Amino acid sequence: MTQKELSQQIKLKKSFLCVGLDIDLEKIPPHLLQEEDPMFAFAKAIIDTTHDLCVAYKPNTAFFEAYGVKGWQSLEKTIQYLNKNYPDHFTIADAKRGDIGNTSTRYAKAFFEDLNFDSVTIAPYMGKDSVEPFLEFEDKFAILLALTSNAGAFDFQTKTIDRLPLYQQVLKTTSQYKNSERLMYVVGATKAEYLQDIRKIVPDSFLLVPGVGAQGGSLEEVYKYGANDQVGLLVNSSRGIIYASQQEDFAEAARAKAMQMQVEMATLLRL
Ligand SMILES: O=c1ccn([C@@H]2O[C@H](COP(=O)(O)O)[C@@H](O)[C@H]2O)c(=O)[nH]1
Repeated sequence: MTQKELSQQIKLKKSFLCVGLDIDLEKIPPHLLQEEDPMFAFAKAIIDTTHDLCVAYKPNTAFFEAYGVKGWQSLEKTIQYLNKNYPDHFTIADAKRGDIGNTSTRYAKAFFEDLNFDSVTIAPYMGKDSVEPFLEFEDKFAILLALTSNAGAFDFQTKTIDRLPLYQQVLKTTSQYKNSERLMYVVGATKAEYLQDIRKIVPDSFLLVPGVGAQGGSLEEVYKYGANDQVGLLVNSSRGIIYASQQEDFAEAARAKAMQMQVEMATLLRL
């Protein structure tokens, strides 16, 4: 998918919602545990009931990897289901990868060629030669961790290096990488007040913003400080949507939560 197509979907659906698939077998409704593949059954039900309200899905690979081969197969089935049935949705493998060049190339092949995700999240810490292999794939995106939503973000990301906070160095430096038009950035909703400064450095880049819902970030503030003229935002909510109910009505409850966010987004988009 291209950035232009993603922006068109946002306008069409009046939504910049990304539904996070952080599927925890201890939290899904107990009746699903009788299914042959409970993780996929849960993912499918959530996707089928929320697809018209969101523009992106973000399976967090840790939740699948935790179950070994079976978990990876559930991830494979989930992305295949999305690509076959909902090809207009932007897909994000939240895997937070990045390594020396030849290893990054293997990660990129795994997520872009084998699994056919549109994007993968990357830790920028190892620098240019660890990121650029992900940028060699046409219409695929590397989403770099810039300023994360967790408290530990203040350990390193806001520390000053050469008169700039590290997260700003990440934005500036990576904007010069080869094929940098294939970069997007993660900025936590819990740090919405930083978005104005971030937009001065990367005015046109898409930002993936986790941290609304369960982590307490404000959608309104994210939009106010982070939107550009094409919107340029994907706001993620995982637990707040997918675990709205842990009973048999879980899919309808997830839809109601997703709709609440979409309605709020549509209102913001009209302002
Ligand atoms: O800075 C970051 C980067 C990634 N995440 C991920 O997003 C979701 C958030 O889940 P919620 O349940 O909506 O809190 C999860 O997969 C995180 O690993 C993040 O939260 N912050």
